[in-house]
Amino acid sequence: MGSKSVEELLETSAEVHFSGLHLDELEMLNFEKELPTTSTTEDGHREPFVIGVAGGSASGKTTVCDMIIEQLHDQRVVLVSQKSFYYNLSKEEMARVHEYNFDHPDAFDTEQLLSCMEDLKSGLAVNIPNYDFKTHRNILPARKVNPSDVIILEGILIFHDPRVRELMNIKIFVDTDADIRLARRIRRDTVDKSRDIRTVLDQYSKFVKPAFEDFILPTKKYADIIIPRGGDNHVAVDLIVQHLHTKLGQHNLCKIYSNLYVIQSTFQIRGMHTLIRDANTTKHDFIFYSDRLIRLVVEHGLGHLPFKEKQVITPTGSVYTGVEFCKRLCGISVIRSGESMENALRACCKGIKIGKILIHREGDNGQQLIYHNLPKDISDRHVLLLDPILGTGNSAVQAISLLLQKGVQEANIIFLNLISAPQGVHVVCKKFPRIKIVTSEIENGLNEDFRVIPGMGEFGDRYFGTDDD
Ligand SMILES: Nc1ncnc2c1ncn2[C@@H]1O[C@H](COP(=O)(O)OP(=O)(O)O)[C@@H](O)[C@H]1O
Ligand SMILES: Nc1ccn([C@@H]2O[C@H](COP(=O)(O)O)[C@@H](O)[C@H]2O)c(=O)n1
Ligand SMILES: [Mg+2]
Repeated sequence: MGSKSVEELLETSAEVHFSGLHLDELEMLNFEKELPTTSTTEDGHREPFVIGVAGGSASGKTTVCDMIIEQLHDQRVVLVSQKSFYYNLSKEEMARVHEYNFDHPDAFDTEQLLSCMEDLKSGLAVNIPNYDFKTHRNILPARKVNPSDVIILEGILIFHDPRVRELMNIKIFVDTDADIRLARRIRRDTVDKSRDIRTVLDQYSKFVKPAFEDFILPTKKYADIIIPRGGDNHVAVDLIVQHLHTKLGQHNLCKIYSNLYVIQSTFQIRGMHTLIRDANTTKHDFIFYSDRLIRLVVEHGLGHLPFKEKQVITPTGSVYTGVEFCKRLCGISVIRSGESMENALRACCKGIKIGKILIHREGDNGQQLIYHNLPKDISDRHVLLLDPILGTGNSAVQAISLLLQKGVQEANIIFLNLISAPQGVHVVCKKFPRIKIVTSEIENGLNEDFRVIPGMGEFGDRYFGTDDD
């Protein structure tokens, strides 16, 4: 407990510390690792996004979950607590309740928790047991929980069983000092649960503290994100919510169009987007980070090309069975911004043919003139269409229509861009359901001038330096 009294600790922990918060206080493990996203089941039902929140007793798990739920107000969110799945105590166990270890993994009915979570993930409503802390048994009625877009599963030991961890799309560990956790627990158990302080302290030293060290702390390594100081860490919670908003926003459009591929958001990718969207970013940095993002989009797009099995002999004389990608490829850039993507494509596909399309809006009647220079045999090729921004979708429709006129198969077109407005996605995906769109972020929308927002300004001007005064 150190030199602070329980009362002092309670005082300190109750303050909200706005000053001195730094982004680096949100510890992000596996920073480069792509957080897995949700998938569509065979019957076309989109699985909910599952967030796991673990941490010691009274670390602030419920508080952090409430903050996330409040900020995700536009989503259907359900909170499931591991505490609801405590086994009921038998009469014998009840008689010796002070010897019962509620902090051991075996205290939970993990099979029932798994079954409820699997049902919820498959879109079914479930009955969650209603656990009573006074009788240490479930009471009726159970809580009926309807399927939702997001499930938050919280509890001290939810990272302990690998099968439960597997259900989660993102894992958060709330990391609060032991003395603060003890102080909060004393207050909660004595005030809210009317337990006497001696019992609380006995339970803590006999079970809660050892179990934290033996079972809970070792699961911290599974977390994608560690939040120091729980609910006090508004910066961390805001960042997490921003990240979730991005993933869930994309999630919705991807629900509608199976030919839309948004590369999985990571904090690394969001960091690069933050830089290229910042109006104060220098031209040099704008080019550098755009190039990095473009390279990611291009690599991702190439992953959608057909391939066939190929065997090679390695220098050890062994056979390696791999794959060979389709060779009949070409890139088509939409002048001028699309030209910024050519280098990345050349760097990935040595000697690739690159053609160009110029789309020019003539007057305000929506008529567009198209000049083009395309490979003669384009109809036999897979086409990677390059344009960093998909806004209204008008230029994309013109460009794709021209490719189709030239005999390119719709299914052989992959449209690569950095950002896409939902309006453009709707237009292109509806009109050309067989092409694939690969993008790195979905925007909020278009403004009254049909510019993508939040956007990044005139991409071509910023990239080629023609916006200098
Ligand atoms: N940042 C905070 N400052 C002060 N009290 C807090 C803070 N976070 C949580 N608490 C209080 O501490 C207790 C435990 O928090 P809770 O979020 O329920 O933890 P957990 O769900 O991890 O057990 C609750 O009574 C809560 O009101
Ligand atoms: N009948 C029970 C069941 C559980 N506990 C304690 O609850 C703690 C977990 O809940 P948190 O909200 O703190 O995460 C756990 O540490 C158990 O000791 C209990 O006291 N009585
Ligand atoms: Mg709780």
